[in-house]
Amino acid sequence: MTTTEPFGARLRRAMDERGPLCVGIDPHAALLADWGLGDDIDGLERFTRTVVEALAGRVAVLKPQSAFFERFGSRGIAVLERAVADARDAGALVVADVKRGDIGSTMAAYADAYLARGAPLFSDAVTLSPYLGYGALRPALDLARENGAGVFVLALTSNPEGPEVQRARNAAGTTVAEAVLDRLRAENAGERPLGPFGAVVGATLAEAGADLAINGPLLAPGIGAQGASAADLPRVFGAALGNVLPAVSRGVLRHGPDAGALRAAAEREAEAMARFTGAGA
Ligand SMILES: O=C(O)c1cc(=O)[nH]c(=O)n1[C@@H]1O[C@H](COP(=O)(O)O)[C@@H](O)[C@H]1O
Repeated sequence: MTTTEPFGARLRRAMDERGPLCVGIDPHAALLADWGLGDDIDGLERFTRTVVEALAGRVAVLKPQSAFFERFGSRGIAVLERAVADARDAGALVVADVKRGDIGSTMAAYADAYLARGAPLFSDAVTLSPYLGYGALRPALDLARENGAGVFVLALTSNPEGPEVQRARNAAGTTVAEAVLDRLRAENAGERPLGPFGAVVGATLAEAGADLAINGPLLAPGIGAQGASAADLPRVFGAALGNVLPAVSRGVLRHGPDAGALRAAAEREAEAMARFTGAGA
């Protein structure tokens, strides 16, 4: 095994071995307070280190949410850099939740920041926003493939405001979300066991209403604090269930700061997800 093994293969194995679960690292000010930490750089550092030390050796994927680190400026970014490196060293795959999307020439610089080997924030995958046009993401898609990394492109997000954009139809009657999923399917064609180009599809949806068979991973946030649960996954994902990577942030993090309690919460979530998706341990 080398680290240049494609992301889809690495993710498939991680989900099979560790269970299909992504835990988000979202150091909300309210969580820092609940953990008895200050809403400052020291609190951020201790919170993040606790989560990484408790979970990086156990869960398939950790997903630090960049916004909570950016709040603290350059010192917050330094904490994020350390978390990404430590989590990867401990065997977790890291999805940098940065939701980037810009004109192609600027996109190339964002790609360099997260998907170029040797970059301080190099991650196994990033979240991307396709609303400047899917094609504008090309530099990130190409660099990800070149470096054995992946991307998750927003398709049907978990928030109630998403449909206004994502369910809008073009002249041919195709929704924006369907168009994104079609492009991802084409991108992943022929990849085994799973392509590196994933979609974000919220577990909170009443129904997908789109073909989720993209031969790539489906990141499913919205479980826990946003009201969805593992039991919603079959309804939303249907035949694509086996490729779902459920994501939980506050639903696990609220069990801290005790490392054992964090681990137990992540284990319970992973077992529930495996039961409903049929994937992994
Ligand atoms: O890309 C994401 O991860 C994401 C997409 C989406 O549609 N909805 C969504 O909640 N997220 C992220 O997933 C996390 C959800 O956190 P919890 O609601 O605490 O589990 C946050 O970091 C969100 O930014």
